[in-house]
Amino acid sequence: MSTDDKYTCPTMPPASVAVDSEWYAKKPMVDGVFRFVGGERLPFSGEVIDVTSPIFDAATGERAVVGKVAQFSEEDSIAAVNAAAAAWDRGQGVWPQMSLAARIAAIEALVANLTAIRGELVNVLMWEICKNTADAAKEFDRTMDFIALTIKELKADPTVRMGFAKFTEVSGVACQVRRGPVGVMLGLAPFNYPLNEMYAMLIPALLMGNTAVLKLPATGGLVHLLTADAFAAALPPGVINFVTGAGRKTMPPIMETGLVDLIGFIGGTGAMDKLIKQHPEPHRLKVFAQLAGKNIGIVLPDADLDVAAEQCMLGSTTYNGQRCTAIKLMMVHESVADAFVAKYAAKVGALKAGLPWEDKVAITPLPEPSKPAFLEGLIADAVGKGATLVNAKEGGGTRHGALFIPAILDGVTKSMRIFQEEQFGPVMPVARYSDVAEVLAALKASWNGQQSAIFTSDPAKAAPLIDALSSQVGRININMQCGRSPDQVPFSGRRSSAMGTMSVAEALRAFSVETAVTYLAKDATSVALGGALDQHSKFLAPL
Ligand SMILES: NC(=O)C1=CN([C@@H]2O[C@H](COP(=O)(O)OP(=O)(O)OC[C@H]3O[C@@H](n4cnc5c(N)ncnc54)[C@H](OP(=O)(O)O)[C@@H]3O)[C@@H](O)[C@H]2O)C=CC1
Ligand SMILES: O=C(O)[C@H](O)COP(=O)(O)O
Repeated sequence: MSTDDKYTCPTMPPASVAVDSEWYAKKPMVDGVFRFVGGERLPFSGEVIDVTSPIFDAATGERAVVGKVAQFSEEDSIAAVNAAAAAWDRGQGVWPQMSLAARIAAIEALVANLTAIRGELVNVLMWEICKNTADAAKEFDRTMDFIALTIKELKADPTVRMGFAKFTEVSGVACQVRRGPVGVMLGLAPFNYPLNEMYAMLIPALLMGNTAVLKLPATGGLVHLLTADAFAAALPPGVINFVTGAGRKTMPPIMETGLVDLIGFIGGTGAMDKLIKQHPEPHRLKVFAQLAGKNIGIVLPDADLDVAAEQCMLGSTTYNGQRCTAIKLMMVHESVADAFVAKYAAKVGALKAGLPWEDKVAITPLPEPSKPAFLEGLIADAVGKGATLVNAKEGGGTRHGALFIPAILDGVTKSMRIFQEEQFGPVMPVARYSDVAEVLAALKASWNGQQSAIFTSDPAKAAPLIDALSSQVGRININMQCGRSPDQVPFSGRRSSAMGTMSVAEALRAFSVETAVTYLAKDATSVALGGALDQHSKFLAPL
């Protein structure tokens, strides 16, 4: 931060856990110094990385160490993708050749194994990424619910609503459709939903018969290391393999092998672009991507301000604003802006900040070590250009180690970084507008293609915004915050926010290929054969 900046962030003592507290006794120490490749834990000898929590350890005065992981070398990384390719075996491996019913049974066994270690997984989520108790538990439970919904969808219709579930005659051709696998999947997920978002891609991919390499995030990866034995017990060797350590080192060698057929990526746009370019034949790389968001909450003059303030508060502060779907800019009509900001600031000010296991805590330490300084830079830039830090007196923008008190900025304009850049953290910008044309211009100029929220009670005022947004984002929320749930609702996006739709049915489709079996409907021999095929073919077998 330059010395000219008007804003400086006071630093308080870090949020730490005392050695004699009951929670200190629950501090995990995950041993991730192994390679889970080819269905077994293999020994690792190489660079070992300490994984730290944003909670400080009162015994050391440093971030608490909660695990150790292996920094995979180039050879280790290639061995992982080779194992997945061997299990795939150009489509003739045990897993892709298994019946859908058998794969469903294996995933159900996996769920039972994971459920047995639920408590351990939830505890690690709380320590490593500081989700509060309810959110950490919800991450696990929502993931298991997603798996159940996915299996239910497949059982109801194995074509996933493509039609032709049974041989059906069309223009003289009898056709039956099933969905087949694509090949080797490489999965990468962000730190904020490390389990849920990885599984939202992985489970549909596995059910469809793909094999996988999971690149565990450097922050948020510990939870996965605890699942190695659950996978080993449920799936054939090599169907799933882990890669740990920095993606910048491990991903290029994997992509350059050309063995990855399908990439499932949830995270920032920069990494996605790099990964695609590293594939030697990108034309045969199937891409599924959920990327960054800069969702705007638009408050019209006639909005119910209590509802708008409540939903914007939830939308911008839940998990410290570390959601792609967070409301990351509020554009408020000038006639109601004072009243809105007062109500919004009161709600944000009432949130409890603290450690993840404290009762009713909402604001928790930020896991990424560099994030507080990044947020301070955004605030300094905005304040330097004329924005007001509304809740400065209440501690907005102060930090206690990694615990960052939400900073509300008013008077934000498009010249400020916070107007365009994704903060992915607790800085809440409010921009005032006098004419809705300014909102339309901001939407048009934005790289965001994920969501928006409109607050109004007038359909005639909502309609032009809905129409404009209908070709710019994937979801338009009326008088409610932005969000991905419920998981049956399509979660899509445009522009730099998504390539593909992440929800139950759509994910099954994204990780598979429609495969048709046909014969001439008038040919008696084929008709007889067609009627008996499902008793012999595992691919066509009924569930
Ligand atoms: N649309 C959606 O559904 C969601 C989108 N997001 C977006 O994700 C971002 C925050 O998550 P974050 O974890 O920081 O995302 P990142 O993009 O930093 O990381 C995601 C994964 O990509 C890897 N990675 C990052 N850079 C590279 C690189 N240059 N080469 C190879 N691999 C790389 C990371 O590995 P490593 O950890 O080793 O760096 C990690 O495994 C935000 O932009 C957010 O909006 C988040 C959640 C959901
Ligand atoms: O990481 C994210 O932001 C998720 O995709 C959003 O999920 P949620 O809206 O259900 O929290």
